Amino acid sequence: MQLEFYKYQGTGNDFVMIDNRSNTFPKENTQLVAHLCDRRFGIGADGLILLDTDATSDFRMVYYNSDGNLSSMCGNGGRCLVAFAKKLNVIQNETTFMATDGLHHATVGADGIVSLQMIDVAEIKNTQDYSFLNTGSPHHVQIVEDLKHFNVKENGAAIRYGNLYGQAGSNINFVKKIDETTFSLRTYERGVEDETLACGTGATAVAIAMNATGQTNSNEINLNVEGGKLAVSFDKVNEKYTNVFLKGPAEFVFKGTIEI
Ligand SMILES: N[C@@H](CCC[C@H](N)C(=O)O)C(=O)O
Repeated sequence: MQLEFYKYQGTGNDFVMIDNRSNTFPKENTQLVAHLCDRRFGIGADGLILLDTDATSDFRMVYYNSDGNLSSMCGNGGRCLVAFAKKLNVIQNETTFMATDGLHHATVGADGIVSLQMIDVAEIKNTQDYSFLNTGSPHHVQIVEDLKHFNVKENGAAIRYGNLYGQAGSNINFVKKIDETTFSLRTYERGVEDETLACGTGATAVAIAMNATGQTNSNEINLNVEGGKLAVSFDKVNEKYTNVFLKGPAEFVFKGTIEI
């Protein structure tokens, strides 16, 4: 059988996109999803996303990590899915769609920049060494001195599989402050089990954690990721973060078919 797919990337976080409004994709086939995401034997991507129909919103996002397993929210994937929905004429420049963590509002600017509303964040664990919070996916946030030369894969895996996060694990972000409103980050992603070029829920977690720990007083934060630049803004009322928006490019790369 021939499967039609579209490839998208958001600051280098890349995804196989499938229009599944006909509900024909074999959703339980973990091996197939892992194969499609394989960079040598398949199409290659950090994750695969189905655009499904939804009864109460414009569409539903179904997200798999590259290991083939369904997972929690993907910020860059969500932004890319909005661009994909626009390409398919499912939406115009504004949408509300359903994901695993609930409804998301998003807009597409004239420049193609996608701004995606993320979940509110009220609970943040702050320790001397790190912060932990859930921005739709779980994130460990830790400041390191020499981010450029830091071994993200080795150190990220050690924390992800260490005592802190048990069976569920976590995504692990390493951060360096550049100035009052700018931070650089590199992320080890759970389910990819490697460093990716960007992580949207990770960038969101870093922005909020840096504000919560007093590294910045700003509510508009620029994030340098390995694959480009993202921006996160929010309101903070009584230690709760609301109106959280993740903003950045979401680009179509190519379209094709693959025999499955
Ligand atoms: N790349 C994503 C994060 C995807 C989810 C993560 N790998 C997990 O399983 O927790 C993003 O842009 O947010």
